[in-house]
Amino acid sequence: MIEVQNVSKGFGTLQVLEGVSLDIHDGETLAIIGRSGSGKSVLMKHVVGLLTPDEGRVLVDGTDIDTIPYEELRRLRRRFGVLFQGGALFDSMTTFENVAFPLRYFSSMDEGGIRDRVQECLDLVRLSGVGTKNPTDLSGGMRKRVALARAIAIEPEYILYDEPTSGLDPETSNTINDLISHLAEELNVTSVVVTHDMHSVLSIADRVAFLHERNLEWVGPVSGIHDCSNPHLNSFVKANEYQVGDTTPALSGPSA
Ligand SMILES: Nc1ncnc2c1ncn2[C@@H]1O[C@H](COP(=O)(O)OP(=O)(O)OP(=O)(O)O)[C@@H](O)[C@H]1O
Repeated sequence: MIEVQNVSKGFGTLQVLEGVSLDIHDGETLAIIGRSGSGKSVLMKHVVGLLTPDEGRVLVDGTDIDTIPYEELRRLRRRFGVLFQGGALFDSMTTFENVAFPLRYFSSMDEGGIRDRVQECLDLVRLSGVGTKNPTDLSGGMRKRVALARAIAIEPEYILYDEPTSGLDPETSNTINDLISHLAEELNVTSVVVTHDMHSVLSIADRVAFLHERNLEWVGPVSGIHDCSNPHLNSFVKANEYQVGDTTPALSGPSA
């Protein structure tokens, strides 16, 4: 279990998070939503120890990740797979080498083991056969899937997704959403998805955390986002409905 306790973070004069507390339960898929710039990625980076809070702390299974020695943090990071916004693939390496990278860095697997595991991960994201290609030769959706294969290579307990469907067409977004759900079920991982794509939220999330103006204003089951009493969340959801059009059944909630 991950516990974000009273976390505040600012950069210079910009206060991004103020006293944010959030529990992330084992096995769930939690979506962190909010307007652009509301601090979703900053919150996610605290969860994996890539940012240190100014105040507050983050506990993973009871361990404060900001106070542990580097070697322990490295071991702990091995339990996380992160799909960064934009994929963050190494363009100079083949797809195979990109997926093999965390295995070489974090594990002591031999070449045969690495080859088998990379193939397994590429199969899981339905990309068998592209191992020799460079990421630059792949479509945006395929690059996201390669990044996903890399994120799962070390068999993480937690997968953090930063805007997994941004920049993708609706059909490719659905493929990514299906994969996220499939991985959550198949590998029984805990998933944290930072997104403003409400289709994604409605199709994959168990619970939703809504960030607004430095605070976590609402946390609850995905079924509650259409009839909650938080005015900021209501207008966020409505704005998304307006953007995609009200003919989309998945977004036509009871309060629409
Ligand atoms: N390392 C940093 N240094 C300075 N400012 C930062 C840093 N990281 C984030 N910020 C600022 O913090 C604010 C929140 O950024 P963040 O990326 O978390 O937003 P977000 O909610 O994920 O937005 P988006 O949906 O557009 O990706 C932004 O104003 C951003 O410029």
